[in-house]
Amino acid sequence: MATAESTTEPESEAESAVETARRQLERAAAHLDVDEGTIERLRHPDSVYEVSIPLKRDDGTVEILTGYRAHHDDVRGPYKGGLRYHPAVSREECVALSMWMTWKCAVMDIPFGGAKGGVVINPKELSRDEEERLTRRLAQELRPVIGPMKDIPAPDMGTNPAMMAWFMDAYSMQEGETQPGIVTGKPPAVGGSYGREGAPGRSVGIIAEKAIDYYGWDIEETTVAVQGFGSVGANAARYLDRHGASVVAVSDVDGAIYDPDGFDTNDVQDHDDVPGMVSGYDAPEHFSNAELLELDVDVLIPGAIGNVLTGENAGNVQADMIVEGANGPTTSQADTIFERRDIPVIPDFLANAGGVTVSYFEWLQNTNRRAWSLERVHEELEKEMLQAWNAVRKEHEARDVTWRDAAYIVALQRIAESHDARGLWP
Ligand SMILES: NC(=O)C1=CN([C@@H]2O[C@H](COP(=O)(O)OP(=O)(O)OC[C@H]3O[C@@H](n4cnc5c(N)ncnc54)[C@H](OP(=O)(O)O)[C@@H]3O)[C@@H](O)[C@H]2O)C=CC1
Ligand SMILES: O=C(O)CCC(=O)C(=O)O
Repeated sequence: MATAESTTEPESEAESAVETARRQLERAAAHLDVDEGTIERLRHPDSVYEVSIPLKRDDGTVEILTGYRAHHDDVRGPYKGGLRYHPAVSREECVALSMWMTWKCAVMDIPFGGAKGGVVINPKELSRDEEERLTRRLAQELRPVIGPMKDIPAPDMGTNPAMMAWFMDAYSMQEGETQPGIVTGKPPAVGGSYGREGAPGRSVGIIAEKAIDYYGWDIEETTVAVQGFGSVGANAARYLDRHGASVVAVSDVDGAIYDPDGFDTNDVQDHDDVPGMVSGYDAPEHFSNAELLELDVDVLIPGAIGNVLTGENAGNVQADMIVEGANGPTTSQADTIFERRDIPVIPDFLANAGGVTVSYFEWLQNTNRRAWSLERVHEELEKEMLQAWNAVRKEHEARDVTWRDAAYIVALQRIAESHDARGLWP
């Protein structure tokens, strides 16, 4: 196990997601001979669209909500990225998340750029009808900036396949024809891909398994703690449980549960079954999310929100490896501490990229009007993840850099090459 540092980073300051994203980019760019102008351009989004969304509540009152869609870069293909419903959604956060989407699509070598959007709302306060009205209105408001060849949204935290179906329906009604390729993560009945819902967590599991293997550990002897038990966390935990690891801790927004013998992860209800059920599970021990992050386990998977591993707690983390399931869970201050402590951090935009990869499969299926079987999706996902892992591993070994820097190097080289080829700089 990693030994906790006696001191935490002295001058640790709160770091916003966009600061983290920019520091990561600058650090990785220093390893490459990429035109300064290209890097400067990539520090900023192409555009950010802000909308006011009138939501009629069930009691008849109207509330005006704020929504965003950030477009970071589309040099490699249409903008792609999820829609988040969460009270902490902000313009800046959407920009950072859209930057990570650009790297994610590039590291996977799929022909999309980076986008992300969201609405400032707590989805747990919405009835089903309110969710539907909000999502339909959002599709209408975003119409000028989205399209199946322009920007293709998908689910993220707080959104789900049912919402993607309403989004597709609302957009299609505006267009006057069914356009399944406008959004991914739909239910299979309306053109969604089998396996999309579980894909981000599945890829976290696949990459964690590769990393466990890389360090010569035995998965049967590996203990895992997972923060968040939604689309990413629950599917990652269940994958690793199926493959022999012992998942000793999981959490939801209200707290964590712990069993030193490992949970039967199928017995714990996830966020999609019923939000907030994890902390109510009958487990040997209950504690806070902050304590989960400092547990003595082999693999820690932060799989809920961003900015949870910071300069404040990175010195206390006892896990031997971190595999990022959430987007942006580690600040650059924490990264520096983990590097100094020799704790490998497998980055988000590689580990959780299964989501956008199966979204790409879904978009292809929509374009070709031909559905793939679940087996084919799993096979192709495994193949794509392996290719990306090998490309990143090669840079990690050849340049003796962190896993995050290695993943950035793979992504940036591809993006820079596309910028050069298109000659986008007048
Ligand atoms: N969905 C996707 O396709 C992808 C998502 N991601 C990223 O993964 C992360 C999780 O997304 P996703 O799994 O979709 O989200 P979900 O909404 O499906 O689940 C979120 C989970 O995190 C828990 N949670 C919420 N807030 C906190 C908190 N403050 N502390 C601890 N746990 C919390 C929720 O608990 P409760 O059940 O109590 O609400 C729930 O278990 C996000 O960073 C997202 O951007 C990355 C790639 C793809
Ligand atoms: O499936 C997609 O298009 C993107 C999902 C997403 O938002 C993410 O990977 O962070």
